[in-house]
Order: sequence, then C-alpha cells, then structure tokens
Amino acid sequence: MDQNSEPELVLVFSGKRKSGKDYVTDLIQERLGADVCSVVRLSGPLKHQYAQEHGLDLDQLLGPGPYKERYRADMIRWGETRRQQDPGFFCRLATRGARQPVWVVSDARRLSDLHWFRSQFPRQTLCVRVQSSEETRTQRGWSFTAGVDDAESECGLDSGVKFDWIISNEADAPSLDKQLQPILNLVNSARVTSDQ
Ligand SMILES: Nc1ncnc2c1ncn2[C@@H]1O[C@H](COP(=O)(O)OP(=O)(O)OP(=O)(O)O)[C@@H](O)[C@H]1O
Ligand SMILES: C[C@@](O)(CCOP(=O)(O)O)CC(=O)O
Repeated sequence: MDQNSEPELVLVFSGKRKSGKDYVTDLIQERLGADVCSVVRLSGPLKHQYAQEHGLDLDQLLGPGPYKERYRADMIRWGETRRQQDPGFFCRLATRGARQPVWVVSDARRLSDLHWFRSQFPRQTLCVRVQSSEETRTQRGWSFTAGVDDAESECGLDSGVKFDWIISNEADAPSLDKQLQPILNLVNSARVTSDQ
C-alpha cells in the first residue's frame, strides 16, 4: 500500500477482557506476515499519551499482565473525554502509520469505533468477535471489576452488531488455526483479486 491508497481489507476485532484479542490478532499477523498485515491497536496511542502524562511504564500498559489493570478505570475515563470531543480520535491516530494492505484492528470497544472504520472503509471492513467463557477468562487473570466490566468499554458491542465471524478461544473449541482458516482464505483471495 502506498501512502495515498487504502487498505485492501480491515478486520475489526472485539471481545471481552482476557478473551484473547491480542493473542488471536497476533496469530493472524504471524500467519499472514508482518509485511502484509498490520495489527492496529486503538488503545496504543491512548496508552502512549496516558503513560507520558502520568509517568507510567508504557511497555507494561501495552502488555497482558496485571499492571495495566491498576490504571484501566482511569484510562477509560481519560480516553472518554477525548472521544466525547472526537469519536474517531484514537482510530485516526492508531491507523496513521499502517502501510500494509491488511489491517487487523485488535480492540474495538464501542459502536463509534465500528462506525469510524465502516465510514472510512465501507467496502473493506469486516467485524470479528473473540469469545471465551468467564471460567477461561478467569484462568487468564480476569476478575469482575465494577465500573469496568459493566461499562461501555467492555459492553459497547454486546448487542446491535452483526459479526462476520465469531471465534471461540477455548481449550475445547476447534483449534484457532482451523477457525481462522475462512478469514485467512478471504484475505488471500481478496489479495489475489486486487493483484489482477
Ligand atoms: N488460545 C490461547 N492459548 C494460550 N494462551 C492464551 C490463549 N488466548 C489467550 N491467551 C493468554 O491469555 C492472556 C490474555 O490474552 P490477551 O491478552 O490476548 O487477551 P485480550 O482480550 O487482549 O485481553 P485484555 O483486553 O484484557 O488485554 C494472555 O496472557 C494470552 O497469552
Ligand atoms: C483504556 C482502554 O483503551 C484500555 C484497553 O486496554 P487493553 O486493550 O485491554 O489492553 C480501554 C478503553 O479505551 O475503553
């Protein structure tokens, strides 16, 4: 993709905390290659700015460990003040450097996130939900937090969205490679078509 052209495909992922959004989207990038696929994290620019303003460890905020959970409720509030003024603020910042033909957005949380991608890239945008049971999420470190797990950040896409695919990220589900195959096939066929 050159500087002025659009992505060929935008796969917008969402899912609850510890459902495995990062794990699944990293796996897709691994399968497609980093030259083809960019993982776009909407929370990336948010955490960057928040870490700077609050003197925090950005790497730990970006990682899967417990550190970021201490700041999550405040980060949500902080981000929402930005979003109220401009709902596309973090979508625009997060996609700014993406030059690969396939974008995998790892963390849509609100209808405004989906609206932004669908309005910018109506032909290319598809939505994917990652699902895991509360038991599995608990094993990965999740515990219910009032003000977070019952707020828009976690529940904004619970209804009103028709997902193109739903991936079950559970030990007893079919393997992720098997479940992701239709998505990878679509990417590959879309890429072949755009080459012609
Ligand atoms: N299929 C899997 N096999 C092994 N480990 C997994 C799997 N899915 C997720 N995990 C692990 O579970 C933890 C949570 O996953 P991940 O960070 O991808 O979730 P997330 O949905 O991005 O969570 P959050 O939004 O809370 O950051 C990570 O340590 C990750 O490595
Ligand atoms: C503050 C926030 O961006 C944190 C996201 O962290 P993570 O994707 O769960 O690692 C959530 C939000 O924007 O509501």
